[in-house]
Amino acid sequence: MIPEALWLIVPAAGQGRRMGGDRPKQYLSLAGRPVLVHTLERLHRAYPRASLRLCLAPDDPWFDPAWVPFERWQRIAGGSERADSVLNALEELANRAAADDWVLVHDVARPCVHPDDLQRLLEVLAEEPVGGLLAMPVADTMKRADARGRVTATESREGLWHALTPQAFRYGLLRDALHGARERGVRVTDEASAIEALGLAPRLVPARRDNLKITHPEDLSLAARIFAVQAEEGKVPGAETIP
Ligand SMILES: Nc1ccn([C@@H]2O[C@H](COP(=O)(O)OP(=O)(O)OP(=O)(O)O)[C@@H](O)[C@H]2O)c(=O)n1
Ligand SMILES: C[C@](O)(CO)[C@H](O)COP(=O)(O)O
Repeated sequence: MIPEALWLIVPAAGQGRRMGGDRPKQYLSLAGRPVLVHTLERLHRAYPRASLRLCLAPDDPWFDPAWVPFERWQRIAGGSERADSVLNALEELANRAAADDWVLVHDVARPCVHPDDLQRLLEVLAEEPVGGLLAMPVADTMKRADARGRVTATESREGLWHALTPQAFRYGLLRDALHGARERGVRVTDEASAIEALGLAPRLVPARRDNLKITHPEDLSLAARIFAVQAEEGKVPGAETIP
């Protein structure tokens, strides 16, 4: 069930340094359209009445507002780190969101997120006071390395999960958590880490393995393959039906 008040935050103010393209990766072409367009469309299909806050670099010359399918949305100035971009969006909501409203944060760089996962995340969280995130158990042997790339240890993978997005928390809790992390100078790479720093335990919601974060050059063609497989499975429109 989709809650009445659902705020979506999409951090899209990154530079895509590891991708190394001629523009930030959210504007690179994937199956004929910018990555950002795919991501926003998947979110809109799952949560059509949500209100979107889209974090963009203040000097972003590539963005086109016509790409946003949401009726209610606002552009937010991104910050220097992902957490700063998200916190800027939370600040903008200060006089609009209630402390108990759900806020769902999803990287623009994850356009392959499946509709089933978007649905299940909210179903599971309906029973959860703290909130949680899509995640998948680590499936490989984990090595620790030194600065020269030599193995120093094999780590247990017992209980290790990959953190994905969306991550969803109540507005008041998430805002306090990210503020707290900033005040203490703690660098957090996702929302859950900030919540954990308060001594709380976010719920891990097992996700499909195809929620790739486009990060490196080869990820674009991988994402195109994932789209094709998902379209064959159904529930996701095929490239030929995309306008
Ligand atoms: N100051 C920042 C940095 C990142 N992001 C967003 O956070 C998400 C995850 O970040 P990442 O994959 O690291 O993207 P980039 O920062 O663009 O990539 P890189 O680290 O390679 O530069 C992306 O959707 C990115 O646009 C953001 O909104 N504001
Ligand atoms: C939030 C995130 O997608 C969880 O895996 C990820 O941490 C964001 O990427 P970054 O490279 O840490 O900015």
